[in-house]
Amino acid sequence: MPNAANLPRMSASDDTQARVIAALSGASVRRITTGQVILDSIDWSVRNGEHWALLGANGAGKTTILRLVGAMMFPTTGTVEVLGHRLGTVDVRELRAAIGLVSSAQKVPQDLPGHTVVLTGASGTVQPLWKKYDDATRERAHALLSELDCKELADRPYGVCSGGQRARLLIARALMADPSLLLLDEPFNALDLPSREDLIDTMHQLALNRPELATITVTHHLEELSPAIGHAVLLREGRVQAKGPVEEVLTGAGMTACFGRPIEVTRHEGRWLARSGRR
Ligand SMILES: Nc1ncnc2c1ncn2[C@@H]1O[C@H](COP(=O)(O)OP(=O)(O)OP(=O)(O)O)[C@@H](O)[C@H]1O
Repeated sequence: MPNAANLPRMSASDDTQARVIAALSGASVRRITTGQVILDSIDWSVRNGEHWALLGANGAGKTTILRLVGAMMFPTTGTVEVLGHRLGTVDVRELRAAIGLVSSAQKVPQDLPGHTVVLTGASGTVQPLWKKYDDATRERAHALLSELDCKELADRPYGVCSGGQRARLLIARALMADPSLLLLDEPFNALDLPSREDLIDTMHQLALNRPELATITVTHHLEELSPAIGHAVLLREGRVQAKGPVEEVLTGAGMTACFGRPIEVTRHEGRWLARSGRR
């Protein structure tokens, strides 16, 4: 199974540093051809056990940040460190294998049964590599299907699974590598209300069961944040507008400044509601 411990570590000389899972320092991304600034000098760090929401208007740069943290691209300037390794000094394929990624853009063969989809997380491949999966690995995939509350999907082809079921399979798949960091790009996209609520409950439970796991969730809707989300980043036009504990960041004033129109924010029993008036 892939393991970030196989990679040479560049830092983590004391306990404080060791708790940093991802750190961006002055990280900018520019398009070489047009010079368009996609991300502008981002400073941000994520520690173990923290659950972050990444919010901002369409095109603000959320997915690009996730791609940097997921070691899928490099910053044009500045630095990105993930799991103690600086991008550009390490084999990104090994690093990627130690990061859980859940995105609807992932390619998954439609005919693969749920259990096999989860197994492919152990090899980090699109197609199953059967020789790589021993009995313990197969059993682990079953255990993750149970943890994600979708045991009944073990034999169901991915192509016939609903959006909510696919999200659960992709999260279970991402957890096969036992990552310290789980990245979720709009995991609630296109889910109906009951499926969304059930998945929010599952994410909350996951956070409780795995106190060391750090997560970053890209979303458009405050209503999708589980009570486990304790931190948020607001992005606007490639810049960090605000970041920190949700109580400080997810305010009406903060959201209004981020989205450029009046937004009221309320919170009830750990869940959020945002309402926007006219400009
Ligand atoms: N490969 C690329 N080539 C050209 N432009 C890109 C590329 N990737 C991102 N961009 C541009 O960078 C900006 C940020 O894109 P990104 O996908 O990170 O935003 P986002 O906040 O995730 O948006 P959305 O909410 O619509 O998914 C956009 O203007 C986008 O068009």
